[in-house]
Amino acid sequence: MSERAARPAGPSGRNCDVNSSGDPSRDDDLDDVGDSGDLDRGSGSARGDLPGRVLVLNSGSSSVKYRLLSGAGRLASGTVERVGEPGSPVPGHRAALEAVADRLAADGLGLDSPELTAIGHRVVHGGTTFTRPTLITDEVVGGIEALIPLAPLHNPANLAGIEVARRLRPDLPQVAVFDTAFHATIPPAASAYAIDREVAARLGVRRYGFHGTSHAYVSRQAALLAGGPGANVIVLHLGNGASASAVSAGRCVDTSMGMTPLEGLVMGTRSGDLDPAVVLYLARTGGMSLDEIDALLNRRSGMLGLCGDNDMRAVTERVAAGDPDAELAMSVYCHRLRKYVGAYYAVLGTVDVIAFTGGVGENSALVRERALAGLGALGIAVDPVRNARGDTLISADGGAVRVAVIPTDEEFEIARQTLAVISRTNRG
Ligand SMILES: Nc1ncnc2c1ncn2[C@@H]1O[C@H](COP(=O)(O)OP(=O)(O)O)[C@@H](O)[C@H]1O
Ligand SMILES: CC(=O)OP(=O)(O)O
Ligand SMILES: [Mg+2]
Repeated sequence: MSERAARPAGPSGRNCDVNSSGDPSRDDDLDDVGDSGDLDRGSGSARGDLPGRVLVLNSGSSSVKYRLLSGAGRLASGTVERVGEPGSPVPGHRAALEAVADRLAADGLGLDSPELTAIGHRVVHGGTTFTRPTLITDEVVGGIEALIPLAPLHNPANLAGIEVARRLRPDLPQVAVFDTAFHATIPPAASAYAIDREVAARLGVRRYGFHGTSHAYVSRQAALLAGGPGANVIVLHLGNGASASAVSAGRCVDTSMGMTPLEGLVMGTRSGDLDPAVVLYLARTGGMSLDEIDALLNRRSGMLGLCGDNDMRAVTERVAAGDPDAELAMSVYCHRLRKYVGAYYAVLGTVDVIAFTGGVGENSALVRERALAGLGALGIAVDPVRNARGDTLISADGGAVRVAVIPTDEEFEIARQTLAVISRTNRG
């Protein structure tokens, strides 16, 4: 387990009218919840107070991240890694969640605390069933279980977190916040795949999109830079997983991940877009099983497949040293990003802000520079000094499009949406 110590809260945004839940009717309740501050990165500047104490649990396929938030600050946070991996002391997600509970209790912040208002859970796939954050009941658990075929790695881990937390605190309201929810506003032109309609409908084959809490949070912050919630924003969430989204006036209109988190941008270990016939070819001619192809595309592709490193820091060092494999990987990564920026410019018609976020987006000046190179005719230009310095605004003066670096905060967004559901429920 790592990163236990509480530290000051990061950046945040001002009050503004945003539908963070993805509900097309706009969820004004979310505006009841504190969300003020500024975009001054790393300053520890004041952030709007959350009106309660929330434990946020983010159970990934092989890790459990947690954060306890209260008022303006973070009381505790950490990660349990290598969950369920061979040789790991943590055999599964239930054990990991119990370790989190023990750790919080040892710090005097146990789940039995009467000060705890709620627990918020990241749930990756809500399908078309859940398009807004939802108070967890037995029926909701059943609904998340029913979606396991669409997210076989993620939803069972999320359910384990829900099960343990409900067992430890059956009296406490718990809320599921779905990665897919923010993308529920994407119109059919962008969400439908051009395959047989009956097959698609029967099996739920369509674009759902992921990283929704990050896209919601960052697009809202980005809109503040452009003067208001009506802004058109392209968000580039570049972490281990990576996705782009096009957001107009707080509503997502397109995103690069699809039915699963494999589509779209080049990622650390995932291929992103490729000709679907490659899968058929690998099976028929390459003699690979479906499980082998799944592992190839999800775990041994992307930057790792292209150059043998999935950590962007290592790739960057190799590029600087003139390594040709790393150079190819970096150029494929940035070329794909540039294509999506161009595509989403066309989807939105006009763009006010392009926002980089996630571990790569927030830290890699090289990726930001190369991804947006040559787009001057669209009014997109990065100032090299501001970019290298890591300013919040890195666009060159005079460009029509602001380019920004905005640290994401999925845990804060989950806490905010959790409290919004509780306040809505309490109001009846
Ligand atoms: N200074 C840096 N320069 C380039 N890449 C970085 C830097 N710091 C972190 N990264 C990259 O960020 C990625 C992880 O991003 P993160 O958003 O933390 O991932 P996750 O999707 O697991 O939440 C890794 O590829 C890592 O190499
Ligand atoms: C859904 C998804 O891709 O999440 P992550 O980036 O955490 O793997
Ligand atoms: Mg992440």
